[in-house]
Amino acid sequence: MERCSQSNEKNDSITRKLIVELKDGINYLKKSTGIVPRLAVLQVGDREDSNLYIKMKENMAKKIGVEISKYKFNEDVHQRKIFSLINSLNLDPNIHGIIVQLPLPNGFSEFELTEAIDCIKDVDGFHSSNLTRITKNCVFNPPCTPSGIIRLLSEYNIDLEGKLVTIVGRSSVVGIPLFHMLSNLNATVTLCHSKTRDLESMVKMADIVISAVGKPALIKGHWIKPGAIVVDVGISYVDGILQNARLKDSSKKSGKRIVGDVDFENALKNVSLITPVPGGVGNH
Ligand SMILES: NC(=O)C1=CN([C@@H]2O[C@H](COP(=O)(O)OP(=O)(O)OC[C@H]3O[C@@H](n4cnc5c(N)ncnc54)[C@H](OP(=O)(O)O)[C@@H]3O)[C@@H](O)[C@H]2O)C=CC1
Ligand SMILES: Nc1nc(=O)c2c([nH]1)NC[C@@H]1CN(c3ccc(C(=O)N[C@@H](CCC(=O)O)C(=O)O)cc3)C=[N+]21
Repeated sequence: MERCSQSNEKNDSITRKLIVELKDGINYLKKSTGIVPRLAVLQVGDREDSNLYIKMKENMAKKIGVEISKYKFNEDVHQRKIFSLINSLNLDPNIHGIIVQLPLPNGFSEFELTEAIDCIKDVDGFHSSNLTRITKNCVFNPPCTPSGIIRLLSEYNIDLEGKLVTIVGRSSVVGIPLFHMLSNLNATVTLCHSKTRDLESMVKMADIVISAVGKPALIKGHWIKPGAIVVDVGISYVDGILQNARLKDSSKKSGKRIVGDVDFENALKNVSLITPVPGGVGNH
């Protein structure tokens, strides 16, 4: 996070610290038990963004010592075949985590497929029993993006107790689990979505704004309360000249620019801290 658009050293040091933490933990697991953690990643179709996110997972897995098994299906595969793969991965003692990369092509049921994953191996935390467990504060695997956001806030020593948090976006990947996780940490949370009547007021009252929508400049800079903290989770690819040195090679190739949901330059005038896009929430 940053106060201005220059230095991002603290973010990079948090990333490095997390990598060391994970690598050490995995090394210890390997030495003490002989277990080599292995993640199965299932993909249906060939979306460019999914390919990129899977590549990022592979890169991070390599860095921390996790093995990955990839399973890629054509869009014309029968859903039955994916169910049977999930069933065998559930039973395979050498597979410790399973991810079905979302979104799925039309005709596939996101709910049924993520529900088929053994909830202990559900590293994304999308299984309904994991979502229910979140509400009771005893989840097996907290979902990755909400956990990352909470960890990021805690690395900046931001106390959540009693804070007014406005979340924009109510997907089961980000908004809904985050709503419960922040409530469990004693924040007062407002969850907004596309039918929210007065988004501006909901954002204006917040001590912390977290936006996960995927619409550029949805959150106007002047909506941000002076001194508020902004976490911009949204990712949109827009045409444009590359102005930002932090942009990744993947975006350079396609000639696209990645932007968040928040009007960053104007928000900077009001925020005490804000996450940039790219380089904020997500992979590094
Ligand atoms: N940086 C990271 O690590 C990650 C980034 N992302 C990014 O976050 C964004 C959201 O992802 P995801 O949660 O999967 O998206 P979804 O499309 O599943 O959900 C989008 C949410 O935004 C709401 N919404 C849409 N339009 C508006 C509007 N005008 N005002 C208020 N709310 C609105 C929708 O409301 P409704 O429910 O009413 O339809 C919905 O709840 C995407 O850009 C995605 O790429 C996602 C995961 C990780
Ligand atoms: N089963 C499943 N699990 C997921 O976790 C999942 C998913 N499906 N479907 C799609 C969303 C989206 N998502 C992102 C993760 C990292 C970045 C990220 O790190 N972005 C970089 C930019 C990457 C780039 O160069 O384009 C950044 O913000 O710096 C973005 C998006 C995970 N998702």
